Amino acid sequence: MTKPKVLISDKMDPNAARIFAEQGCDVDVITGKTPEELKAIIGQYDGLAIRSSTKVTKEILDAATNLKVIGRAGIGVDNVDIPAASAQGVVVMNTPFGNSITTAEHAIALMFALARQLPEADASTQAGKWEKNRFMGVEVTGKTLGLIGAGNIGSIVASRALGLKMKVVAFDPFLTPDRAVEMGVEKVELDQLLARADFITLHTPLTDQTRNILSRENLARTKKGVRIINCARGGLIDEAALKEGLDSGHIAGAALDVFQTEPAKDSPLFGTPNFICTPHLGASTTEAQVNVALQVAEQMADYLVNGGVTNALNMPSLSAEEAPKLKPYMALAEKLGSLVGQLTRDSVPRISIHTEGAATELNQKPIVAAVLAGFLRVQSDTVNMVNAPFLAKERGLEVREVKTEREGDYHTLVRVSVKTEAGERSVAGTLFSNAEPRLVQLLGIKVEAELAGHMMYIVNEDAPGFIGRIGTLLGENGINIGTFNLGRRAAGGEAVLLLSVDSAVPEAVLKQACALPGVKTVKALSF
Ligand SMILES: NC(=O)C1=CN([C@@H]2O[C@H](COP(=O)(O)OP(=O)(O)OC[C@H]3O[C@@H](n4cnc5c(N)ncnc54)[C@H](O)[C@@H]3O)[C@@H](O)[C@H]2O)C=CC1
Ligand SMILES: O=C(O)C(=O)COP(=O)(O)O
Repeated sequence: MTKPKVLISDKMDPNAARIFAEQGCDVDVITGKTPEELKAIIGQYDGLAIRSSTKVTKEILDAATNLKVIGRAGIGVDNVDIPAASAQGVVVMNTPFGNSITTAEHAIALMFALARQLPEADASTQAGKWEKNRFMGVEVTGKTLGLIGAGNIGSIVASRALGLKMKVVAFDPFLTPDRAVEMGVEKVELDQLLARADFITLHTPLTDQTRNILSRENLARTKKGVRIINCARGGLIDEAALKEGLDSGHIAGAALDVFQTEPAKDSPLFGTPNFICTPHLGASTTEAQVNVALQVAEQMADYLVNGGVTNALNMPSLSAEEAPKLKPYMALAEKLGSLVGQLTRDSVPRISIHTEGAATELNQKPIVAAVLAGFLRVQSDTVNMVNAPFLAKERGLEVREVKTEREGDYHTLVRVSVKTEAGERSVAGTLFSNAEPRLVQLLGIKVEAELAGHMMYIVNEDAPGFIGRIGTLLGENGINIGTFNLGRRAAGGEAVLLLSVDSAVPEAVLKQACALPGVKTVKALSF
């Protein structure tokens, strides 16, 4: 097997390259490429490991014809076009916890730097001015910290701020009242936060909902003398309005680690009194960089070498515990989806995935994604579990999930049904010995077949002599039969034959099979 090839395109701790190599990947470290240069080389790689500098645009993805996974050694993925990656079947993963303590500590450091004007005091003292009367700070004890975004980083900031005897109010629409109590913060609406906070710190991702959350209007609603810290993303604050607020004295100080445009080499904010900034250093500690480098390389290599999925943003994760149990179900689900896809020529407005018995205890998302991947692959061979749910939505395919916890005839069952113009068509399968996928029902007829390799599907009238005739036909054409699976509705009624064959059945032989007496349908299948 050829080794997967990975490109590390941003500066990353050397542990990442070491882990990739140890896990069986070829790795190149090429940083500082322009988008054009990256476009020219990206086609060779199966994996791309990045931080915040590389912008993975649709244009780059279009050139990334072999890419399977993008790994972000860090948290924010606003530099990756995730819908485009999903459409292309590329998994996008991040390392959601590796740098959160470090970033929270940077926010606290900037809060103190603002409270005591540390950078200005340092510059003035080192310039020999000894301006003891110029720098009058404020205490943080007893002050109110307004937290916008109370996720991983926000909650660490809150715990540190509570330790500093601050009061913490938090605005986060997804923060539950119980979690707020557990964190020791008061959950408030944004307007209340703006009106009450002495310090405001931002910890949300950059999304369409959070972009410009500290807009000109919202900055005007803040308490006079507020100090603002942003260690999240540049687009969260209106930088021009921030500058005006600092100039007018309404805002007593602002500390930015992140800017609307990065690298920020020129900004109207530079030189403004009470404005301090760092060049996107939130995650830059030795500890955090080792954490994220090790984690991203382990996750990406696990995906490229073993198919394991951790911390993916565009497909369900498979934990180490779940993976062994789910993998045979995903194989079964994909085969059933594929079988339905191959048997159905009409347009399908709806697909239903029904689990029964033991299958209901598992995470259903990977099972559903595998059914969709199998089903849609008939239409396009670039479909995989990542882009299948996305493509289904794009094509207006309604996806239904049903669970029946009690066991039926089998201890575990996955049934896939599609609605077509001709009515509902359904196939079902189980796992033998909890590991081997087997088809057990085909369009309402009981069968028992392994779905593998080249197969032939034949519907015929159940009459003596047919099996001999089909065997002779295939034999005369040099096609060897591997397995033979028969099912029928009732004696003398409609029968279904599923044959596994050692080679693909040529079109001409399919036609001859179709012409045999009593044959209604013949199809070549492959799995
Ligand atoms: N400066 C730096 O070097 C670093 C910056 N970051 C940034 O920090 C961000 C936050 O990271 P985590 O806390 O780990 O993410 P997280 O996902 O754990 O937390 C984000 C929180 O924002 C909340 N949120 C989402 N939409 C919101 C809205 N409209 N209004 C208010 N809250 C909203 C979410 O409910 C969630 O609780 C990252 O997305 C990244 O952009 C992360 C690491 C380093
Ligand atoms: O993890 C994040 O979201 C960060 O912003 C860190 O960015 P960086 O890896 O230091 O370029």
